[in-house]
Amino acid sequence: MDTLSAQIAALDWTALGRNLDDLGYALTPRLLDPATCAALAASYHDDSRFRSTVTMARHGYGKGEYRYFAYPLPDAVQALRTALYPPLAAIANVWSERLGQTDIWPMTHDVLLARCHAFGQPRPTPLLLRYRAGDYNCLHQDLYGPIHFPLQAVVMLSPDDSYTGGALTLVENRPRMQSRVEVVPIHQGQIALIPVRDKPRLVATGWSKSAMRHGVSTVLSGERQTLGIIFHDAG
Ligand SMILES: O=C(O)CCC(=O)C(=O)O
Ligand SMILES: [Fe+2]
Repeated sequence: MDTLSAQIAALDWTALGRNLDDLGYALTPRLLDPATCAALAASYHDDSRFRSTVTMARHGYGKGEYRYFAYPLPDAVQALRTALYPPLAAIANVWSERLGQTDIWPMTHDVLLARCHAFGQPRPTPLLLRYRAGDYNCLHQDLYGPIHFPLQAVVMLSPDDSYTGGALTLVENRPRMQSRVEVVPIHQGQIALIPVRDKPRLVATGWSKSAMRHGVSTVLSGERQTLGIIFHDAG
């Protein structure tokens, strides 16, 4: 896991931040090898790893299933959450300033978690999602409580040839303008970095606030599995 953390620290975070600004998302190179992806995907069946399972249709969230990990998180998930956080916190603090928000995000993830846990958000939010033919995930925001760190990560676990359809899609609701859509061309082992709710957008008069939502279009064939990493915990 040390190499994964080192690889994350060594990414071109200036370029990733620029992609987040311009496109609303950023995509890393393939950081997880196929064996690591397959092991994470297979852990879906290990009940002892999870605190709860959500059948999306039951809540009107879409169709398909996801499972929230219990603490302690699997090593790879813990390593990703810890290593991705500091560079994302630097971007989040720039976003806070642009949006005139008072949040100052701590530079390490353990401090953010301590803050969540002290304010009634103790439950782990990283999750595994599984979609089969016909499944989809409606546009949503992963807030989980008053403390919501503004960026999150989605890791593609499935090989490209294991499913069709199932595009990770972002919609940006621009104030007094038409909404913009982006489809994230994510492949196995890549990490998509996406906004949780608010994204600053530069307009003629300065920074304005767009509301972002993400979802997944219908999987047409095969099986698609992702790992979602949300940095705040849940109430
Ligand atoms: O499966 C995906 O690509 C998106 C999953 C998702 O909504 C999330 O990780 O928050
Ligand atoms: Fe989500």
